[in-house]
Amino acid sequence: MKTGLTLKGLRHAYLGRTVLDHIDLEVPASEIVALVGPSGSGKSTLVHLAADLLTPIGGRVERNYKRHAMIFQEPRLLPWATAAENIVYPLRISGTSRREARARLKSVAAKVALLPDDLEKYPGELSGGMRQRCAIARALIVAPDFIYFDEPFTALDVALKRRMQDLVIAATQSSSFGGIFVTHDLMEAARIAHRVAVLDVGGGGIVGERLVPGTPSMRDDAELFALSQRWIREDTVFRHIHDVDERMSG
Ligand SMILES: Nc1ncnc2c1ncn2[C@@H]1O[C@H](COP(=O)(O)OP(=O)(O)OP(=O)(O)O)[C@@H](O)[C@H]1O
Repeated sequence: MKTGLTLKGLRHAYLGRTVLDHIDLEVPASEIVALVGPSGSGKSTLVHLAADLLTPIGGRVERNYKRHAMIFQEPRLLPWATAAENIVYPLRISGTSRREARARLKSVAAKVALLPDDLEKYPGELSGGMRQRCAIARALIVAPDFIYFDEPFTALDVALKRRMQDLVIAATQSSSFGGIFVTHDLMEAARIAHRVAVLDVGGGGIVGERLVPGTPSMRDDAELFALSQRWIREDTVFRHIHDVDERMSG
């Protein structure tokens, strides 16, 4: 299987404090790997290193894809520009013609179910979910073959979160891109990803990976729930996530 991204012995530290060490991870070109781990284990840092937003202090990042996009927890839209202008912004920077930009806008807006009326609104006039749809459309419009998702739906309510997950699952199927999906939510990880990689705290590296059976669009909710429960209760790879969660909630 073709590899989209390879991380080899990746290491990073902030102000001399090691956050990531011994990170070895391969993401196949058309697979989504969910990255889970306790708060502060370095998930965002790993994504920033992989996406070339940060330079690692050790190890290697091999990108075998053509073009990546990122979707963050906050939509990061320009407040003075309409939804449509925000979505086509990456194309304007790259000098794509207006005609081509309009055609692509139409196609991605349909993918994330944004109506023409919504596209004329400013971010301040849109709901949180609509704003996140714009962020997804802005990522998809560059036709990426790899996407970094950094907890994109954490701030959304349960129903909306589910709709957004379905959007990503559908987009993955129709465009077949690979990516890393950072999340705290094991059920979300199991729903969206082909594989789940678990990050240790304090530079312990990736402690394990688990394949999620079946294809993302075909999975049954009851089975996903059972699987995520099994992971958290019985699988030692996930144990430290549980411990930290218990400490935080206790
Ligand atoms: N720019 C920075 N300068 C100094 N320390 C940082 C910086 N960015 C992150 N850190 C620290 O590095 C560690 C890892 O942070 P990171 O955001 O990568 O973890 P995370 O697993 O994504 O956390 P969360 O799940 O809470 O979002 C944390 O202890 C954080 O405080």
